[in-house]
Amino acid sequence: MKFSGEKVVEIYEKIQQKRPIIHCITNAVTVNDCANILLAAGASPTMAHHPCEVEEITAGTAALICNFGAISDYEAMKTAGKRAHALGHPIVIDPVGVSGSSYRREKCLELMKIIHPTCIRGNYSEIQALLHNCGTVTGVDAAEDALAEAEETDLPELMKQYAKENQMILVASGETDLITDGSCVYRCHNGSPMMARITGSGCMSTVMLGAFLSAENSVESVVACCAFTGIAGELAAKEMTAQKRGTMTFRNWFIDAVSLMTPEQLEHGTDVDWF
Ligand SMILES: Nc1ncnc2c1ncn2[C@@H]1O[C@H](COP(=O)(O)OP(=O)(O)O)[C@@H](O)[C@H]1O
Ligand SMILES: Cc1ncsc1CCOP(=O)(O)O
Ligand SMILES: [Mg+2]
Repeated sequence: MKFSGEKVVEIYEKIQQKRPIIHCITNAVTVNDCANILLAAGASPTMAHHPCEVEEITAGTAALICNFGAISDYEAMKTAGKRAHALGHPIVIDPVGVSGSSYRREKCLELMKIIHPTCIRGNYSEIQALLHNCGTVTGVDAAEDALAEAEETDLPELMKQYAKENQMILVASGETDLITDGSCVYRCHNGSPMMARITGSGCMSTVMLGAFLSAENSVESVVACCAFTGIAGELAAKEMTAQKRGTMTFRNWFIDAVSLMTPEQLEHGTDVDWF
């Protein structure tokens, strides 16, 4: 069955009205892009990570992001996460690099139990590493054969069970994003291979999940965010090809596409089905 682009527009418009502040405890590599993409989408970023202030800061925001590329800020994630959970704020974890570091994986699994995230979004390799509690690649990018491995192990079904058991929404991103809350599995076909050629497209999609979930806390909102991010990637890639430009231009045009997004582009561009 198809997922309607009108739902993407509806939630996007709620973000424009609410202008939610999103608290991001995130990594130094992509922090600036994460702040800019939130502004482009109509939200407001705050990137505080000192353990002595995160509790107060998170209390004044609409959602919390914990990105494991910032593993040195683990204590801050725990403190902020406990407060955000107590206040009922949406919490999103990005398990950056858990497929390459058993320490990071252990900490991520521990944090999940303590702060009860609303959603976890990682690439195929990171999500599989969490599901099986074992590493597959050493870097932060998905393995080349992650898709084939996902098909072999019936990743959608495994994700569905895991999401149900842990009462959370799971997203495995890649050529096709898989999204589940344990009842059904959505497949988002939006996006461009160019997105995997820059660092930060995953981190940026994670902070956008904070904005979407603060506008509406539902699995449909997560699906809408994946479609939105993918459509921005498609628009930027089209422009890049037409003008024969490189990956850094793509990064800028991706953020531009978010800031210039129209309801028509969302309605016509959304390409999601579910089963
Ligand atoms: N080959 C691809 N085709 C289309 N979209 C892609 C592709 N690879 C990644 N994306 C998109 O890029 C974003 C980041 O995904 P991914 O690269 O898997 O995460 P990460 O950057 O965390 O490794 C997601 O929106 C995803 O849909
Ligand atoms: C390269 C790198 N190393 C630690 S965090 C990080 C950024 C990862 O960003 P993304 O997962 O969005 O590509
Ligand atoms: Mg990532």
